[in-house]
Amino acid sequence: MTSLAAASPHPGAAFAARRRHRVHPTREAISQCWRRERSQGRSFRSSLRISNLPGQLRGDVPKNLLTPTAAVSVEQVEASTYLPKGDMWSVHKFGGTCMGTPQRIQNVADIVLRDPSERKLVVVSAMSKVTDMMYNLVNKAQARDDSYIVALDEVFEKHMVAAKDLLEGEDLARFLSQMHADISNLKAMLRAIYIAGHVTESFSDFVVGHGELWSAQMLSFAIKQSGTPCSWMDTREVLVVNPTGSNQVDPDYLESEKRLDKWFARKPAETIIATGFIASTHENIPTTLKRDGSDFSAAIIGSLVKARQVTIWTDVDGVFSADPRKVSEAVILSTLSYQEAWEMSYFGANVLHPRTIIPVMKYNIPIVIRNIFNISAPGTMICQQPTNEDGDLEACVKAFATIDKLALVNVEGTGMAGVPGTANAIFGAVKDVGANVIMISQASSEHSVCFAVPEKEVSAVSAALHVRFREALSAGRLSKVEVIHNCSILAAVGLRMASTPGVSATLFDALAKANINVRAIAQGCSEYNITVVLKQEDCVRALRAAHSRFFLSKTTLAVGIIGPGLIGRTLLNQLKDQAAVLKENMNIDLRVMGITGSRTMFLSDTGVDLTQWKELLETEAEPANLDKFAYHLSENHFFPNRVLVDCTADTSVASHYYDWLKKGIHVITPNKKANSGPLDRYLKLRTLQRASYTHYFYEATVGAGLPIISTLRGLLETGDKILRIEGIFSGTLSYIFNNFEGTRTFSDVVAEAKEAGYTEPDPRDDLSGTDVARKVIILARESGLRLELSDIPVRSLVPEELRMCSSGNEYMQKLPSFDHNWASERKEAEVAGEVLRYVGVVDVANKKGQVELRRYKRDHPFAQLSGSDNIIAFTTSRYKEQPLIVRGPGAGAEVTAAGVFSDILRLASYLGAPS
Ligand SMILES: NC(=O)C1=CN([C@@H]2O[C@H](COP(=O)(O)OP(=O)(O)OC[C@H]3O[C@@H](n4cnc5c(N)ncnc54)[C@H](O)[C@@H]3O)[C@@H](O)[C@H]2O)C=CC1
Ligand SMILES: N[C@@H](CC=O)C(=O)O
Ligand code: NA
Repeated sequence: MTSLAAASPHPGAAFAARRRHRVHPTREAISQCWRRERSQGRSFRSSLRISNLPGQLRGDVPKNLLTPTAAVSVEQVEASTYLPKGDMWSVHKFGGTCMGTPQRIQNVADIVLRDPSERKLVVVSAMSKVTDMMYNLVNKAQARDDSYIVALDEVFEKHMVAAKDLLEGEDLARFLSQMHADISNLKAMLRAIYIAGHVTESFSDFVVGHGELWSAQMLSFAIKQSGTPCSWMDTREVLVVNPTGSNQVDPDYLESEKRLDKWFARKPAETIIATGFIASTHENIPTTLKRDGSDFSAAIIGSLVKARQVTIWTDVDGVFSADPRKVSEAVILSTLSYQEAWEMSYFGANVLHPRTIIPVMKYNIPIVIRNIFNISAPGTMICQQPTNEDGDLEACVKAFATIDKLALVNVEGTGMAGVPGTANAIFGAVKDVGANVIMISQASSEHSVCFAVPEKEVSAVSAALHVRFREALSAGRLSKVEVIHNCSILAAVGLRMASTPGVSATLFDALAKANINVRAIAQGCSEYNITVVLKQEDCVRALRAAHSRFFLSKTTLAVGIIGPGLIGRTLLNQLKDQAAVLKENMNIDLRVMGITGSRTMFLSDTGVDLTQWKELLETEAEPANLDKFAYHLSENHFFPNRVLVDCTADTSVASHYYDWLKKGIHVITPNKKANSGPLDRYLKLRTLQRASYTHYFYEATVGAGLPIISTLRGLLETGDKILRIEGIFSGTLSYIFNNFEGTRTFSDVVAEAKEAGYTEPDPRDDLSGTDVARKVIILARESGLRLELSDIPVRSLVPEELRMCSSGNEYMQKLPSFDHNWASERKEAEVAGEVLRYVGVVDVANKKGQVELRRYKRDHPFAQLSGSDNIIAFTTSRYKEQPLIVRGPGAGAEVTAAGVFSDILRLASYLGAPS
């Protein structure tokens, strides 16, 4: 953690800068509030009095404010005669961590001193851990454990050491003497508790509240030591609350305002240090504001003085768009509306307690959450939302929150529809067991009601429902009371989700694409939040998918690369070179989480360092295991979207696609085996993929990086009718026949094609025509034909004698002995003014395909190619006279890897990255 001093040597400058940024909206918000107050005839008058003070009196000593000004009649002054109010007040609250050590208390003093506001009211918690120490004293005394005496000494010691470090001279002496007096009172009280073996709430509150009394005094003395007048306020004299049941109190604002006014009459001050957490009842019995009490104190006091701002100092930079432990890309929100803040806090985000927001919200007083350890961070301002005209979805959803350890209860049956009182009976039973209903959903058919309760309460709820509905269940009017365990809630929060179409569609789309099943949904008419219930194990992934989808963070895609051969390694290098650009310009974060070859694999939890993937695969690899590889990718909850990229030519790898897609893992490949394999398997794969939100892209299987599959899809999807697809589909064979012109032998040219990376791992796949036949099959099936590879007649260019070679290398070695055959076939064509070209045809009209070596006249487009060019002509209903032609290099490492890469980016774009 950065210390305050290290974070900013000039906190005052940061403050001034902050003021410059904030002063306009803040004042504007307050004057808006005043206008509204005036129009509603509410307690505007006292504020008016202050705001109308002559300029020279503003910032003057408080006694100038103590007499009602001539401009205001006595009736107008109401109760608030002495209490100065309005936007000269800046309220700060410093929690226990901020007050943890003498150095930190000094930092707090410095921050207060540098706040240029005319009046400052600072609410402090006890020094960190002191509240727990105080409760411990009470518990020990009540348990008749006399070690409370030693524990009380420790409390004294802690404060004494801090005070000695922080204060000196008269101030130190006064503080210690007050503490001595307090400690002897506490001793007496704890002794009484010890004897009684019992403690009342007010006794306990009295004891515990001393932590705040001491921290407030210490800070007050520390500020005074710097020469600035400062008073401290025991808020038990001022804040009056009514207990309203277990662990809840309601402030009595009118009474508190009167008491505050009296306090000011006695102690006018410009800088006041007030105790957080503690208050009194009407009968002046000490009490506390319960959980998050100091924040509440600051909010109540802020509303009493109509502060221009309440700043809550803590140890985080502000409110995050999602729990940063689950979404590392979560961002600090610069603003939140009051409603958004309380929605977030309800859903367990580390924001203010909703009751803290209510007092300040009434007067449109902004609350700013800031980090005392990073004062250069502007923090999060919670205020009435400034209207934003952009209308973008991103701004509609401000943040996401989750609640775990829930169970869903589903009450179902035909006897519920149209029967008044069913909901009452269900929730009456839930109330009877004291369970907390977190969310409710009922379809309008009324056949089922489902609701979420904490997992630990569900068995009682289920039992109570079975008892309550025993009769209805046995008569069949209710079919079941079902409990679904291990659920979580994901909530999207944002004020402007209201009336913005597309928000829920985008949310559900993001969840669907991450293969996450939604069990129940709720959205109130306020539309401040959309709540979905899902399996707890999916929750982090869902959160991350939704978060990135609303552009709150990057679209993160976990990538697994199978087969780091020629294409695989070229792709890895392209990914390495382009990763930063994609992150920066396109908001896409591609993480290679693993690389597997046929023997070894390397797995990473955060992403492989692509500058050294080869070394890692050699030195830190483990034995290859494809199931483990896929599991590694899918079990990483930090990456909602995952894709396996198959860069092998292996049939067995291709046979896994179905399972992977089923698990929600997207698949991208240049491997032709799945799409040209057995028809029934292919159809099963495509059916599954079409029915799911999981993508399967394979552009590079035909024409490498050329847009062949996408062109065909475009024609089909726009309603064109494919008649015939004809072309040169093999980069290898194109290269061979483009270059076999009598100057080199046939086997030399084949070796060149292999060397250039155009051939399949075994070049016989190309020379046999099988590779072209596979491409013909892929396009034929894409066009709707149900053909098997064996349905395609193929003219093989592999001599009979070489078909049985045990390897591609052996074939290459023996090939030269057949060169003479090729020389004569080429010569024959040349004499006729023709060239040899190896072509594939998809004859859609006649439902067949064909692969053959043909002769073309020298002026035919197929004769004009060079290098590894493919040329593919689509003859369709719309492109009948002149076919649509795609031409260009159709093989080679760079273009093929780029084709695969662009499929990955297409996937990212489908998943929500900007296109
Ligand atoms: N070379 C080209 O121009 C084009 C190639 N393709 C296709 O790209 C794919 C890859 O081709 P190349 O990189 O040239 O082949 P390659 O032989 O250089 O690389 C394949 C890699 O996959 C690995 N491998 C094989 N079986 C495996 C398994 N079961 N598990 C894990 N790894 C395994 C091999 O060890 C090798 O590292 C092939 O399907 C090919 O048809 C597609 C279009 C163009
Ligand atoms: N070996 C193939 C590579 C592309 O699929 C070819 O030569 O076309
Ligand atoms: Na292609």
